[in-house]
Amino acid sequence: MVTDDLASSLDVLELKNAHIYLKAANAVFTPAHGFSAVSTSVDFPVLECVTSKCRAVISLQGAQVLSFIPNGKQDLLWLSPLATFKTGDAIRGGIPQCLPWFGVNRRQPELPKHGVARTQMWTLGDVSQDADETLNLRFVFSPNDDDLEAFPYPFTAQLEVSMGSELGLTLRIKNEGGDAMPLSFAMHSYFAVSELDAVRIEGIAGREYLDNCQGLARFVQDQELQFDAEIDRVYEALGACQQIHDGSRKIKIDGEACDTVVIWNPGQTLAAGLADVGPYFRGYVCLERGMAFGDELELAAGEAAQATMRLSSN
Ligand SMILES: O=P(O)(O)OC[C@H]1O[C@H](O)[C@H](O)[C@@H](O)[C@@H]1O
Repeated sequence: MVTDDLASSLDVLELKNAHIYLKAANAVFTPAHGFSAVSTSVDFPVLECVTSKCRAVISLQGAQVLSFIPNGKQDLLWLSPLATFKTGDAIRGGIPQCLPWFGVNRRQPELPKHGVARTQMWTLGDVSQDADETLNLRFVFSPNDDDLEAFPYPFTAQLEVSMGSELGLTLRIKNEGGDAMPLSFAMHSYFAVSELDAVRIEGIAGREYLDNCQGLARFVQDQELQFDAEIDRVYEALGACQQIHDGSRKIKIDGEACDTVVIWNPGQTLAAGLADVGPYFRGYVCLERGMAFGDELELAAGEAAQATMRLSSN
């Protein structure tokens, strides 16, 4: 059904210098960037968007951007060569949308990690193009009955993906129920890097963080962050702009109303136990933007939260 909706929306598109290809469920799919030799079968539809400025791949499951390649540049995003594309399983890489809670749900730890939206189908609600040929796709999600049984707060989520020479993501979550709703979320970007050992993150120096490898104990980032073991750090109320320096390449992460920054790489030992990462952990750094931990929100009945994140590279 999602495929039918999508196909009918795509029929009426009048795009200038842009194409959206729909790869139907079960089609063979070749992820972008360095792993072009890996082709894999996907259980759900995937969109490939080719514009005058970029190429992007987006999965309908999770509204997950899997690849974003601005013209003349490398893919900003990492997608694991061991990723699986099975209905209901998290896809390792790209930008998972973690909501309506991030990480372990602190009130009900037995609930699925990172919320219910990253492993379910979203619907393509709208397609538009700006005068400068930036392509905008809007995806929508609402929880099913099982989700509402576990988390009894009706809500809707919308994600607008703007593809120009930079990638913009605007996430809007609205409390559709009558009770106040607890909300935490993150846009969980996996960035492709070439030399993990030499990666430097600009924009966190001197800031406090919670170390998720040490029971969320609080420390100050007084030294350069080294990716020489598992790193899992939460910087609350940081906001602003971060830059990932990977050799001469700089990836810039900017945003509004997504003030929590989480930096994660599993390191060799943890990665060895992650079936969809294994030896490839050196290929990425996660720098996630959202509202979580001390930045968690409470939405009043009918209230919405909106956050924007922009990604670009030199
Ligand atoms: O393996 P996943 O459920 O996708 O989670 C991957 C990672 O996400 C975030 O970065 C968390 O801070 C980490 O603690 C977690 O390991």
